[in-house]
Amino acid sequence: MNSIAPTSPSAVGVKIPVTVITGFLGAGKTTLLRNLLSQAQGRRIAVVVNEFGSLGIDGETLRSCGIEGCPDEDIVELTNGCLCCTVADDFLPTMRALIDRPQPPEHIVIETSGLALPKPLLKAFGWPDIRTRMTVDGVITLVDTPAVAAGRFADDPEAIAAQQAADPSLDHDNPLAEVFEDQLLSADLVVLNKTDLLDEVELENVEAEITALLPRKRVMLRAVEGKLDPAVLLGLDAGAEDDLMARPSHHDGADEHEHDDFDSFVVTVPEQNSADAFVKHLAKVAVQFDILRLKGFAAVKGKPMRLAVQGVGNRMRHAFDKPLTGDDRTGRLVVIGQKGLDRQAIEMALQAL
Ligand SMILES: Nc1nc2c(ncn2[C@@H]2O[C@H](COP(=O)(O)OP(=O)(O)OP(=O)(O)O)[C@@H](O)[C@H]2O)c(=O)[nH]1
Repeated sequence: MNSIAPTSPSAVGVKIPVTVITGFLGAGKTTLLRNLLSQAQGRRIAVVVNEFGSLGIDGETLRSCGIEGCPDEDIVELTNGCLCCTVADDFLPTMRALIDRPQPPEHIVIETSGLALPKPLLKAFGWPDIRTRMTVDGVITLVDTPAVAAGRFADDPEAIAAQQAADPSLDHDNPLAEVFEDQLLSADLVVLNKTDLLDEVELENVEAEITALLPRKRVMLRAVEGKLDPAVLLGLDAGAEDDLMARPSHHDGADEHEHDDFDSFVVTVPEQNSADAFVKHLAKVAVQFDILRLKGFAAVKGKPMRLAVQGVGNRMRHAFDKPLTGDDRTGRLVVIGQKGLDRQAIEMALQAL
């Protein structure tokens, strides 16, 4: 039986623990969070969700989870861009509002967007009025283990050598590698997720690859659907805000960074004839255009429920998740990929069925 040690953050001098969940697009952050909330055992956990892409699907997924003791007002969505870029404008006011509630949460969990760099966020916990009232209990970095095994985040050594000849300060040719490593470098706990999709040898290879990337020894756990003991996830006791030097970033020393290596847009799709045919078509389009993440919903003829779709690379999952309301049977999909996605061609392809 899982148990979570009780704390009394409202007591004078006790800081509210904050857990940051990071990990690349589609690694399983929302899935882990849903599992965590379902085991909260009455503990008041507030969730701050930040998403790259404007549909707010993660917040909605969590809100509609139907988990007892998880009221909607405890799920706060920040959709105005990546947390790491909007720390002062969006994030700090949100955190202050949470802790100023008459009944502040006992624990706050932040799900960053899959493209966020955790370091600027961690720095925000050094702000004077925040650091006296909150502490970062830990940074959990989720890894899409099969994506690592497939070489999704690997650099091409020849391309790096060519780039470094022009600019010796460059250490990657692949923006995915940079984001992925920054997220790993901040971790207190690394969760190798989706282990159901790999065999033991492949898993051991990924473990070795990640161990080689980590600057110091880190706890690494394997998981399926992010199912782990909440006492572990919420009990890391790292005080990460006091330990920033040990969490190097590729952007250390830079005042700003941009997410201009990535593109995101929303495509509308008409009502579909068949759920299976639609999902197969989505997987094909995702491969054809190298789409990293595809998620949203569509209406299917004769079905009162909407079809929710989740794609990571060419892996798609779908389910009829909730009733469609009103007469509008237009579907919406968020498309995320590396810069240079051919928006028009992708729109045409997604609408072609
Ligand atoms: N096979 C398998 N699929 C998983 C596992 N965990 C999550 N998924 C699926 O992976 C897809 C992405 O999961 P999410 O939890 O939405 O990932 P995320 O990291 O929140 O995604 P973004 O917020 O878009 O970055 C969904 O279809 C999940 O059902 C797992 O352990 N095994």
